[in-house]
Amino acid sequence: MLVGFVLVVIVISTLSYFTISNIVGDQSRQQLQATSTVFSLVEDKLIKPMHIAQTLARADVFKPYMDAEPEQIRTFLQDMQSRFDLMFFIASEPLQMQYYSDGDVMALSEEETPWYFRLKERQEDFYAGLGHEQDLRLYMDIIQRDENGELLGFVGIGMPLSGFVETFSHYNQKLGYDFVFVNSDDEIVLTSFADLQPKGYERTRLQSLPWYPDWYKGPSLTGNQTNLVELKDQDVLITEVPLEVLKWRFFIISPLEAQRQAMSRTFLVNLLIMVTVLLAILWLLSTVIRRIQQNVSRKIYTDRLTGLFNRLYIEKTFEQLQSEETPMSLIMADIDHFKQVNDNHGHNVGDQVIARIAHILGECLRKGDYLGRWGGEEFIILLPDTDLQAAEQVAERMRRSVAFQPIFHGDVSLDITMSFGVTQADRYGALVDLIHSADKALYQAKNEGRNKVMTCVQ
Ligand SMILES: Nc1nc2c(ncn2[C@@H]2O[C@H](COP(=O)(O)OP(=O)(O)OP(=O)(O)O)[C@@H](O)[C@H]2O)c(=O)[nH]1
Repeated sequence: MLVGFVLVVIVISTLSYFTISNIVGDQSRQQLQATSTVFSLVEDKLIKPMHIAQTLARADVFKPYMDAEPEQIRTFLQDMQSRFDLMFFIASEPLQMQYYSDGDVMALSEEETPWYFRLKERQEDFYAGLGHEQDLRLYMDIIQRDENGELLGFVGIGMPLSGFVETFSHYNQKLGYDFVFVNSDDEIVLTSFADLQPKGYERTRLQSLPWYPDWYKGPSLTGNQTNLVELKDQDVLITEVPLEVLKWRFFIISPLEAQRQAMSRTFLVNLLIMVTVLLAILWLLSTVIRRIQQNVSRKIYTDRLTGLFNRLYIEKTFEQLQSEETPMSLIMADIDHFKQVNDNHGHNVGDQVIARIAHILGECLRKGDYLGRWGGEEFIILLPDTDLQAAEQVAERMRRSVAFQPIFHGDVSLDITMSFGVTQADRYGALVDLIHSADKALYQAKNEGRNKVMTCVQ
């Protein structure tokens, strides 16, 4: 029992450990899935094009065209576009013109190209920012200078934002997450929220978002923090991830309800496994215990020589039948002149005869009768629901069976007979009294020449 208890405790502890690990693992997996999805998107759609543009610019591929003939510039840019599948541009200081690989051309002016004059004043060599067209583009601008450090203009690429919006809504449907990207000026440049999309010159600032004051808990050392806030009556977890190469940051917004549902799903699956394993263990334990009990009681209650019930079992059964108030009769049976069998053929043959008799007697009984070995060559039979007359008939049947079935020892036939004493149980009588009556009848049978059935009423 103690072993079973210890086993159940070990199983519960182990499965609880795995359940918790699974839940934590699931949560981390979801978080990682969202982050890695964003990273691969950023890598594919932003970093790769940025590296292409930077590498080309650093290799001075654009420089010969900074003050070339317009036709040459156009041909060069078209060639670049078809090679890299990106839209390139050159904004030339000497020509005061901007050329696009899709064929657009415009003069540089404070009204038409304000970004150019703004970036000229800045110190950075590289800048990633949004344009202001109807169809918004993300531009990566790389400064170009001659060998004396004089400004030649800007070159770079422009990528339409429509692709990002589609990808974001796809991820949002698939994972339930929202994304917000902000540039170094804390302006929202890319997002899955339709109402926060930048339009023309309009930009939403991170600090103006309703959740920001609750979310911001001060500067973090890693530039990476996750806090719980309420957004549109929902608890959401917002994680900030820095995007160093672009000097941007992005925020992953995950509704807690979705996570809770995922967690309860994991919990329920684990609980089901736990209950199933526990039930299996309990079933196994109870089967083992039952088998052990059966084994033990078989040993305690069985006579080894004959396989019949022993005295202990008969006593127990008698008490049980009596407590159920079942009327019954009792037969005592004894092999006649058994001493001679032993003397003439040896003790082993005597044993074989006892075993054989047990079998013959058993064949004369109903299923609900109890046949036991009382000791030596003496047998006892409890017959529930049987009156004296019927019991006498059973005894007679047994007597005949024994007398008429020869028992062989080698070629020698042993003529075995038995004497029977039959009595009927008084409802409240003790077993000793009943046996005493049966013994009296048996004694009489022996006295009257053996191989007889005698009855005795208590
Ligand atoms: N082989 C064998 N002999 C046993 C066993 N138990 C008792 N006996 C023998 O059975 C014999 C019984 O002898 P008695 O009590 O004198 O009775 P009997 O010879 O059967 O004569 P009656 O009962 O008067 O007909 C004894 O010799 C016991 O030793 C046993 O388990 N195996």
